[in-house]
Amino acid sequence: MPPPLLSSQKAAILSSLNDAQRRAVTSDAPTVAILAGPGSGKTHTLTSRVVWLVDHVGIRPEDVIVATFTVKAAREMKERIGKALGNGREKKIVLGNFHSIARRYLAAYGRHIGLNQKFGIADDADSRAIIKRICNRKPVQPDPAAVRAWISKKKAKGTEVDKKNARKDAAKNKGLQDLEECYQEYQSHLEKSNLLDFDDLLVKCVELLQKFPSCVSNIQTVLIDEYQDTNGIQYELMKLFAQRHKRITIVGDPDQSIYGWRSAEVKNLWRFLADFRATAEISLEENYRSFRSILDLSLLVIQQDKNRYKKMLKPIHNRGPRPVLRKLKSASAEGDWIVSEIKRVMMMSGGMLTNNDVAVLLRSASLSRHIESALGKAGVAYKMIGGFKFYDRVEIKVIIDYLRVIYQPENNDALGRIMNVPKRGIGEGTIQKLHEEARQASISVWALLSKHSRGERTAKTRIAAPMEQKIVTTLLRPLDIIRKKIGESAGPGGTPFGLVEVIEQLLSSIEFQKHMQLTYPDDHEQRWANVQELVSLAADFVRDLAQSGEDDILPEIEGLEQAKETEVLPRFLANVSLAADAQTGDKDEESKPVVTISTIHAAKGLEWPIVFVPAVYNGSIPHLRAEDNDEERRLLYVAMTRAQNLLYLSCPVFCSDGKEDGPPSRNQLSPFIEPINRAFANKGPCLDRPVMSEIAKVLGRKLPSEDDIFRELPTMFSIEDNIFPVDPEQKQTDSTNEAPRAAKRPRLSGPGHQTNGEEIPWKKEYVTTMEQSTAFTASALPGFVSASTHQARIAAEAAVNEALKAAEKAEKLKKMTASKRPLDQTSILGFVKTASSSSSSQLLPTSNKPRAATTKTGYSQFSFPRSSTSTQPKPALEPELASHKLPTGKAIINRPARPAREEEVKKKQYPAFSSSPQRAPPAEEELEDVDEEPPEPTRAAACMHTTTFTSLPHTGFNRGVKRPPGLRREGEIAPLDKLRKPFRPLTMNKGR
Ligand SMILES: Nc1ncnc2c1ncn2[C@@H]1O[C@H](COP(=O)(O)OP(=O)(O)OP(=O)(O)O)[C@@H](O)[C@H]1O
Repeated sequence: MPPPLLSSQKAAILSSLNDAQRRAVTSDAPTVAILAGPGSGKTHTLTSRVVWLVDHVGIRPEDVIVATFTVKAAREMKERIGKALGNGREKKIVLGNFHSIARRYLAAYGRHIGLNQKFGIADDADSRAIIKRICNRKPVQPDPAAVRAWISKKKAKGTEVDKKNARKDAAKNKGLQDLEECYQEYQSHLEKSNLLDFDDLLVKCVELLQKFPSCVSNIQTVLIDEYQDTNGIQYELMKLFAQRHKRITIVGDPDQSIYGWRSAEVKNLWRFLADFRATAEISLEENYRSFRSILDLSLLVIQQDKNRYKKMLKPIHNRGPRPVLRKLKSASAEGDWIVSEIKRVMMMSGGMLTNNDVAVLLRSASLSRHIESALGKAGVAYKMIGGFKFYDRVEIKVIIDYLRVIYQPENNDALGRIMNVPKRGIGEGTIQKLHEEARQASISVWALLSKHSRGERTAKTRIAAPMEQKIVTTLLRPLDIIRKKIGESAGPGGTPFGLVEVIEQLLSSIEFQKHMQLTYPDDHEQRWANVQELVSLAADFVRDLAQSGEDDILPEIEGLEQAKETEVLPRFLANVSLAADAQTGDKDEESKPVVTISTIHAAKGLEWPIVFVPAVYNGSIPHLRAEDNDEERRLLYVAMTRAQNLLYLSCPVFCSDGKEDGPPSRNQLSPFIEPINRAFANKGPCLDRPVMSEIAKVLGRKLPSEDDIFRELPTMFSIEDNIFPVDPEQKQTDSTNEAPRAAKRPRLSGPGHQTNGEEIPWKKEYVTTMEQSTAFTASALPGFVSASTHQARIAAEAAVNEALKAAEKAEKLKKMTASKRPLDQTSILGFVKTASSSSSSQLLPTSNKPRAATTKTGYSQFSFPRSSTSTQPKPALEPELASHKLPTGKAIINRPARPAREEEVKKKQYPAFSSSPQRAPPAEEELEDVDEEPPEPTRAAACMHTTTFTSLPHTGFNRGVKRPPGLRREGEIAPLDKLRKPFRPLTMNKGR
């Protein structure tokens, strides 16, 4: 038992926690369930509990198991715990995802259940290939993907369920028997090749711990992160890990259960509460991550699921800008809009936000094409998570396969894949024949080839001798040499031949660089750089292993012999297989800010200040082939709740569906968004000072001064999200019976947009350099003008600004007293929309009109696009007009509440222009915000004025303003708060 913690140490652990978190961290209960919504600090609490248990309760780090869902999460947690514990003690904790923990136990004790200690891991590609071959041999060939899913599901369910279902299954139809046969063949193939697939790691570990409980007799406590995504077998494993002392802490959020396809079971939650009746349930209710408006809308999405486990979620931050639902004409326009919005946010933050703060979260990786293309064109650096990973790159996979064969020559699949890489003139047919012959002889392909090379060919031999000879000389021999060297180096007095040497010798003996040059003439350099990266990763791995020394080894259990993993190569290979879900490779990643593109699945547990969720249409989310719509909804919820400050959803109105001719088909808005679509803003928020200051506050960053920000803004920079029409179908509307609208502003580039009123075919791709140039020249900026026009404009603006300064003061005073400002007046954009006439000239402000957009510093960029002194043919104004949407009469006529609201607005303008605190909007107002989209802002009186309180009640601007305490009446619950109130707090819906 370590000495009791000093009160200062104790305080250090607890200081960053709120009351509920503190209760969870310090709970004495043997089983603790921390169930809470996103951003409530579940992971933070779990990490702190580990530190508490080690430092305060006195549990040895090596007696603690912490299981996470992904390798990435495990790494992050280890780092966090390491910082808090110090002295490298975190290394002794058995911490990892379920698969890696299981592998450690199997490597140490697997031989007790008859496992060959040299087992390898069959990754997804391996198991797919094996199952495909098995299916191909069947007279009626089943779908390999379906067979694989069935096998995986069967294993994931766990042994208890398996036994229960055995009888039921046996009675089922012939189809099931076929599946069962495939399963048996698959398992026997894995056994012969001494491979375990990912599911087997868990299944075998369960078997081990059931038969030899003493393996985990030292374990005092088990902690599980992202519990909602555990499946049946993981649940069993968790119980087996903790079988001695039955001390378990789980943290999770049923609303974030998104791995149903991996057999994750939300049911596991009530199973846990039923199995451990004395569990202390602790809910964390404060959300530390997101602005209130983001949470409100996310809750409106998840609350559509009536069967969910209801929890309270209270935002601690202010409202912030309203999340955006942006409609674009096509997927490529969507990509371009995302880029333009990223640039706008970066510029308006004056460098406070960087590309690192942005994530684009996709329902499926295949949606990334247009986003990547738009980012690429604009020169915006990005990285992919959950898409194409380092270890999935062709050149890396080949090398890994070679290493697998070096370690385990009996790995037929890996051998099959490398047989003709580099090209050796060996076709698929030859490889198939070798596999078949080896299968019939019940030996591995390697053994078969070795036998033949010794001249032991038989009548059954199907491959021509010269062909075999070629395989032996170009493949088997070089690999044998390497194997021999590894063996010798392990013996006494052997020459050291480490992992890096193995890879280097391999690369030279198969002339891999030459192969790259011949096979990939266009990008062989990049591919070779990847190979070099693998070499340095291997070097890092060896170094880390040397540093961690004995830390990685499980503690000795008396009476139970443990195998020591001395070989580096198998550990490296296991690491590669298990790291499949962690992005590796980009060394630049940390130094250069990059936008993250990720699947929603891979974004779990992460957060970003700015989040884009494109393609929110039916068929994308919920996905066309999704079986469980509730899970799809949860996915959207997970995506939305990753956002801290700015959340953008977008939807291309038309989809390409690969058709060359004919009209494009229409996308329907996601059914999860459709009922609440009016609660979103229809374009990006005004990023004025109050909004940016609020973001700075939440992120704990320093916002540059206005002077600094505006100094960096390019001339003619558009401070509004107005490059793309808010209604992408305006063209069609125009052609019916409405008055003609002004031509739209030339867009950045790309298809799907209009230039001078003429529509570019929306499917057109970026083919010419000229078209592409718009993405990297100044003309890419909205409202681009020539240098001479620009100079003239600056001079005119300077003169005007001087006059304005005086007029502005008087105007402000007038506005404050007269309250004549039209409804919804907030943004600079609205300024040009004040007039409701269809005449464009009326919509242009005259130069002597006072403009609040002119800052006290006199920067006039804001007014450039609409300056009447411009000789430019209305460059920046047209899109405004095109997207102009006046508050309709309908809203006023149909809603008697409107006039009242007008009154209210008038009243509320007051505090906005005074130094007194802003009044809290009444509860009804909040509900209206959600029910109905507020009309477009009509005038930009205040948003850029530094001395003006710019928040108005029913627009995006007041989101950043904290409600002064005490303004809401005692006990009054705003409608949205009512929605947040749990229906049955901490009561499981066990009927699911
Ligand atoms: N008591 C606290 N005080 C201040 N910030 C906190 C507190 N607890 C957590 N946070 C912060 O809140 C954010 C979210 O925390 P964390 O990632 O632990 O939440 P989570 O519940 O695991 O989220 P999710 O389920 O969405 O992954 C982090 O930035 C974290 O630092």
